[in-house]
Parts: sequence; structure tokens; C-alpha cells
Amino acid sequence: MALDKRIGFLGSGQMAEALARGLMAKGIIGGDRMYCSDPNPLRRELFRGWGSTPFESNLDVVRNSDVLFIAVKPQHVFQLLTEVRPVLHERHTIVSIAAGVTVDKLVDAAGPHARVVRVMPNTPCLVGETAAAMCLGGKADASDEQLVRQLFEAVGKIYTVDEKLLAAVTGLSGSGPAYVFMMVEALADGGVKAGLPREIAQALAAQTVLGSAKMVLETGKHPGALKDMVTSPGGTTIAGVHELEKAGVRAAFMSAVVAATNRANELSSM
Ligand SMILES: NC(=O)C1=CN([C@@H]2O[C@H](COP(=O)(O)OP(=O)(O)OC[C@H]3O[C@@H](n4cnc5c(N)ncnc54)[C@H](OP(=O)(O)O)[C@@H]3O)[C@@H](O)[C@H]2O)C=CC1
Ligand SMILES: O=C(O)[C@@H]1CCC=N1
Repeated sequence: MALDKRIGFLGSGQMAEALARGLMAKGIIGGDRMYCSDPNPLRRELFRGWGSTPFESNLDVVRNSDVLFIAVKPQHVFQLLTEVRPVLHERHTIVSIAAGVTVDKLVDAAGPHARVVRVMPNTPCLVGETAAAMCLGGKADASDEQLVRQLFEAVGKIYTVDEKLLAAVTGLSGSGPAYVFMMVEALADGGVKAGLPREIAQALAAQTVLGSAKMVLETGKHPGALKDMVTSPGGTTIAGVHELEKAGVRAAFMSAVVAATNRANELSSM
């Protein structure tokens, strides 16, 4: 169902594009109800191409919007919110997706009356399959939570968590698409090494990740049990699994999530 709100993107980079495209594809918002700003004219023109109105000034985006996505790099958030603070209004729901920027810092910059929701999404919102988590701050209430839930459920799944868990969410699902893309690329390379044409190898690798993820979600079974279903005694799979175990793949994935979580915590303390 289309949303009865105007959406503004402050910062129109990769994540703003993924969100905007995802929301438009689901019919939640038309380009004509979207506004954006970005110092890069190419980014503004991209948004204009969808019928939305780009502004050079962040203030104009705020004046024209009800929901404000703060989609600049973490180090630019404080300055941006301080700049737009004079034109913030109680109608605004401020949705910051910046990694590591705490609710306290957002409220400090936007003012004590600001309705702030901190969200950690990921790029698959582009295809309606984001994995996101949020927490509320400032004067945000259940209606803001409901609004943000409506937006993100249109493009995937969102959970409300304690703010202290958002760093781990960032390390797992915020950054996670990069790990999975690396895995798809590596699986495809393996297929090519084993003789498959690149196009078929990549399609098989991606479909295998998609199907396996769906099995985890739809059966509710433990991933270990699903792995065992694939692994015939003395068969092919256990030969491959043994190589992954020798290479320390599980530990590598765990370390990746923990390293990214630590980096998110570092960003919070900067
Ligand atoms: N990419 C991802 O997968 C995810 C990103 N995030 C978060 O989303 C935010 C954006 O990330 P991402 O889209 O990857 O980054 P990008 O660098 O692609 O986008 C940020 C955009 O904001 C522009 N910008 C810089 N300063 C301002 C300003 N004062 N006013 C308006 N626009 C400005 C930048 O322009 P310029 O480049 O010229 O500086 C750039 O185009 C980050 O805070 C990140 O932590 C969260 C989850 C996932
Ligand atoms: O790499 C980053 O910092 C951002 C946050 C999560 C995904 N991308």
C-alpha cells in the first residue's frame, strides 16, 4: 500500500539508492514524493530520473519531506543534522542509517524534540530482501516505530533491538552482503576451475545461496541438520566440507562479523 508521506534522502549514495529503488519497486512511494540532496550532481540526476526532486540544499529536502533518511557517511552526520536543525519540525521522523552513530549523538545534533529512529539496513532492500534492525530515540514513539516498520517490511525484514546490539547487527547483516557476494564469487570461480562456463557457474552459485537461505528460513531447521541432509556418507559433499574446515571457513566468518562489529563500536566512540 502506498505511503501517505513524503520521503527525503539527505545523502543520495549507494544505500539511499538501494532504499529508494526498493521502495519504489514495491509501490510504497512514487518518485514524485521523494526528495534528495547530495553534493554530487550525478547522484542528484539519478534521483531526478525517477521523477523525484533533487535539491542542492539539505534544508530544502527537510522543508519538503516528512520522513528524513540520514544516508551520509557516519563522519558527516553530526554536521548535517546541525545544519538542518533550524528547519526540523515535529512532523519529521528522522531515520538514520549511519553505522555507529548513536541515538544520543543524533538527538544531540537534531535537538531534544527530534523523533529519531536508528536503523541498520543492508543493500538487499534493493530487491525487497533487506535484513534490518532498529531502535528508537529522542521523542520517537510507537507511531514512528510503526512507520519505519512499514517502510522496511515493504523491502524485507526489520527487528526492534536494544541499541547496544546494533553494532553486532552492523557486523552481521549490515556488512554481511559483502561476505556473501565474496562467497558467490568464490563458488563461481570454483565452478569455472572445474570447467563450467562463467555465466552458468555464477547463476548456479547465486541460486544455491538463495535456495539454501530459503530452506533455513522456511523449514526452521538448524543449519547443521540441513547440511547433514546434503552430506552423503563417503560422498562428494563431505570431501568439500573437509576442505572448508581445513581452511577455517567457520572461524573466518565469525572473525569477519566480530571485526566489523568492533569497527562499528569504534565508529560510535569517535
Ligand atoms: N552501503 C551499505 O551497504 C550500507 C551503508 N549504511 C550506512 O549508510 C550511510 C551511507 O552509506 P553509503 O550509501 O554506502 O555511502 P555513499 O558514500 O555511497 O553515500 C553517501 C552520500 O552522501 C553524500 N554527502 C556527503 N556529505 C553530504 C552532505 N553534507 N549532505 C548531503 N549529502 C552528503 C556523499 O557525497 P560525496 O561522496 O561527494 O561525499 C555521498 O554521495 C553510511 O552512514 C553507512 O554507514 C548502512 C547500512 C548498509
Ligand atoms: O561498510 C560500512 O561501513 C557500511 C555499514 C554497513 C555496511 N556498509
